[in-house]
Amino acid sequence: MITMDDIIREGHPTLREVAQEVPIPPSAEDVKLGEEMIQFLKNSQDPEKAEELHLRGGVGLAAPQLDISKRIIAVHVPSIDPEKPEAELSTVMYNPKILSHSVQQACLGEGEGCLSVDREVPGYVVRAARITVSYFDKDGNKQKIRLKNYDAIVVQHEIDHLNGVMFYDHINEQNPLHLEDGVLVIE
Ligand SMILES: CNC(=O)c1cccc(C)c1Nc1nc(N2CCN(c3ccccc3Cl)CC2)nc(N2CSC[C@H]2C(=O)NC)n1
Ligand code: NI
Repeated sequence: MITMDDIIREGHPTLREVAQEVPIPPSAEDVKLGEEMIQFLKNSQDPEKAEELHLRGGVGLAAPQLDISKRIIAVHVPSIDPEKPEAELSTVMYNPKILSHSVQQACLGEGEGCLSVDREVPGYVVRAARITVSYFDKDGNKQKIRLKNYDAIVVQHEIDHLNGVMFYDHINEQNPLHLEDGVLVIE
């Protein structure tokens, strides 16, 4: 089971590497890893489990954060509608690729956090508001999905990890809270 002890922190070189594509269909080992990554995210969002296992809450995780330099990400975004308990977006993406993105940009109003960064880094992380992503699922089927707003932000954050990019690389150093006109702020 993945815990915070398995997550490497900023300063570890693997976080700055470009991760390798994985063979498709994913190996049994890579399928198992994906399942463990999703389970970690679910546990991190469960108050009891998170307390018991000392987990920080997350909705996304990338294999390089486990010191595994492979192009695998897991996202588990809970639905905001309590009537619909199932997750809004819950999937493991093998070799994800952003095919296209909107000109429209967006950012999280509260800034971004990262399980590999044990500090608050204030500032807006401006990303594309909508993206089209292709990836392979655990069965080796090629998927193509369109994401917007929070889901799009999370997937861009995790794909950044596959390219050695950290969220704060995007923050305007001169004025972290500067926002260009037209950037959608997601609260
Ligand atoms: C510095 N200010 C902030 O961090 C920040 C501050 C306020 C609000 C937001 C919205 C912020 N920003 C931010 N909050 C999150 N969570 C909110 C809490 N949540 C969660 C926690 C516990 C149980 C269930 C859940 Cl659902 C888990 C997810 N996640 C991300 N990111 C950036 S994209 C990848 C994603 C990620 O999973 N990071 C670990 N950013
Ligand atoms: Ni991160």
